[in-house]
Amino acid sequence: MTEPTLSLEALRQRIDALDNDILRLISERAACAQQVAEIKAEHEPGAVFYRPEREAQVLRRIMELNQGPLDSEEMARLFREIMSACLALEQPVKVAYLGPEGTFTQQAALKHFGESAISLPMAAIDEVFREVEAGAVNYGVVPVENSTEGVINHTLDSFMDSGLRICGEVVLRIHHHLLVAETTRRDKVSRIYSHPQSFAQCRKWLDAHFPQAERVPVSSNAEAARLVKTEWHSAAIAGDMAAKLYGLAKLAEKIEDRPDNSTRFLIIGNQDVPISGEDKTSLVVAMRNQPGALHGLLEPFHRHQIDMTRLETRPSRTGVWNYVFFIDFKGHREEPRVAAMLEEVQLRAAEVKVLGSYPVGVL
Ligand SMILES: C=C(O[C@@H]1C=C(C(=O)O)C=C[C@H]1O)C(=O)O
Repeated sequence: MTEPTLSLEALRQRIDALDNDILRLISERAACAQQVAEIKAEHEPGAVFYRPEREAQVLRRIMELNQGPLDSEEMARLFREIMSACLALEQPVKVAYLGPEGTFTQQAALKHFGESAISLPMAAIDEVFREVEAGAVNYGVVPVENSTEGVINHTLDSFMDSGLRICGEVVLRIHHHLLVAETTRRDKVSRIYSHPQSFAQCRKWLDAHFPQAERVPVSSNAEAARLVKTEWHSAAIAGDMAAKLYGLAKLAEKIEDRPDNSTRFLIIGNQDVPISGEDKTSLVVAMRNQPGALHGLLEPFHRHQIDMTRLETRPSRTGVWNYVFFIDFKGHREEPRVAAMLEEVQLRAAEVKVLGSYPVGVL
């Protein structure tokens, strides 16, 4: 009986000693980050302390070095928080996101910037753009596409009128839950609130399990969660953040029809992000309405062997051009092969706007 107790005691002592080391090392790291900030401030007044490409490199390196037993993503999340705290020491990053509080966009913002960032909810996507343009916040986070439901047109359209750049992307696995107030019984649920996108993502599950319940679309999942807090006959479809924020119980977990359901969010700001080593570029291209225009646009991508990851068409709202294409591809605008391709595309298009080159989402 004494043996295990002794070794348990010994292990706890070892953990305490390790914690001392971790504490010392994190403090040393934070002091280094502070010095980096001092050097930046000295060399360029008004400098941006946050460096997306450097953060991506730090996280990728940690994931490569990690040998377990924690898995690499878990380890990167811990380092994400260490970096976030180090950065906040100098200047907490202020981030506007498509609110209200408790939405997946807030979850994406905190996943990308860490919990030390200050996140501010905005009522609409164009308000997020405006807040960043006005300089009231450093960055904005907006959803751009969902793997089940497709592109979010509001976000693409906002880029057409904006001079902001894309500084990063973050992909979030979207898990929806059926949430109720603590006293609500399953057989009493006659109404379900959610955002139309979430209804669409859970349609089959709802048809199978709650065919009779009235489905009421609202402006966000978080709003749905807020409503059911006081309605004993209603349920909401929303994510973990909203469940926690409103203290709701889960009647059913992960009810999305597709297990790989995920949403991609963009980080928007005023920065041109240098090469991180694994980057993506987003463009808006306006073409004249003439035969072979689309082929002419795509051909240089093919010839320079550039991997296009997305192509969206949007109606042009200016009337001058007939098509506007949103294109994402792998590579950074400063890589010679990409620069050569862009030059050729520029010759063929009516207008090309590079929305940004940025690190491929790490977490
Ligand atoms: C320390 C720096 O500044 C910030 C803090 C970082 C960190 O804690 O590792 C990384 C990038 C920047 O967001 C830096 O540029 O190296």
